[in-house]
Amino acid sequence: MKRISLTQHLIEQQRLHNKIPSELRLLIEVVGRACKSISHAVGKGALGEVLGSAGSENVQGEVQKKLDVISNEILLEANEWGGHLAAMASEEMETIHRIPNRYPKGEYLLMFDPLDGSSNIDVNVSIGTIFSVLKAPDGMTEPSEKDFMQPGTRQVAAGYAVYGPQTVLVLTTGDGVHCFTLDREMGAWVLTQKDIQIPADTKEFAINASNQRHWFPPVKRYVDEMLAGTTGPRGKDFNMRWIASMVADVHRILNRGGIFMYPADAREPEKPGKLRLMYEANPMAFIVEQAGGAATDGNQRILDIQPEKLHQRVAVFLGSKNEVERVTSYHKE
Ligand SMILES: O=P(O)(O)OC[C@H]1O[C@](O)(COP(=O)(O)O)[C@@H](O)[C@@H]1O
Ligand SMILES: [Mg+2]
Ligand SMILES: [Mg+2]
Repeated sequence: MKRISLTQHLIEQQRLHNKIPSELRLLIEVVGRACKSISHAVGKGALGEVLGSAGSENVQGEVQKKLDVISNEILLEANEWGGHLAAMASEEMETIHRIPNRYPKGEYLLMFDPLDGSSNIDVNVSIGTIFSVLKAPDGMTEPSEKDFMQPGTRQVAAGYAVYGPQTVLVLTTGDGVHCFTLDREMGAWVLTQKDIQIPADTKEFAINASNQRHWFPPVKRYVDEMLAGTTGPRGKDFNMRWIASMVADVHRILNRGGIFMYPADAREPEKPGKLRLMYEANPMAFIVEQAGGAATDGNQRILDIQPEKLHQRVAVFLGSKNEVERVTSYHKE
């Protein structure tokens, strides 16, 4: 098999479709390099003293793990020097990080969840990094949070890395979804899947069922119908998976279909779910739609949501198209 690297793939896309400006290509390569460094740190585990709590909290009051902080720093440092960026925003930082002395002038805004699946770090279960790229608005001088308030439809690139049995990087620039596997000996991202497509139908769902008693009626009905199996209204048996790392759950869905749900619930009705729009929902929705799937918050397409704040949370239903449409329709009844 001819080996195609991430750089070769991006140059080819640029040549064929004239879609990826070289500045965006360089930015993606820098993020890819940062993910290699994070993968390396993750792989050291206890030997690298990277496990456990950092003894601090992030802006959302969540306890930060050492790897949350390390991954954030790796991404910040790599992109300060390497990308064509004006500013970055991270799940782990209260406000945006402007690039000092931008030269050449930064044209892009980068958002990331540096380490997704934090509760799995210390137990050696797959974790990852999620990122999203927007164009800086025309005429922007000094970047501010307001410049990030663009709906997901405006993303020019999105991707995630999974640090699992293999380290993979999944990427879209709006021209399909492609997967690269890290060749650990060579330190290279090698194209291993092109144009990934999510099957429209599935018999597998992912939800944290421990929250069941708090679910709102549409989610309860949808899950109950699946649990009823062959003798219920769906007339077939469903299987359930919940890894508690969104990256790993989404990666499974890209590969064999399924629906992933993190709904809002009755505990804090004004809090729309757990996941973050800018760092988790938008990039994953872009990837899933590019792979032929769908992503909604139960009421509308995630990519159409007009963000109002950087750390905004949102309910998420994504994956196989027919299932996402079904649970969304239950919210409308
Ligand atoms: O703890 P729960 O309810 O299972 O939630 C798991 C979800 O939380 C997350 O871990 C949130 O991400 P972070 O680890 O980046 O905070 C998702 O990856 C995952 O789907
Ligand atoms: Mg996360
Ligand atoms: Mg995180």
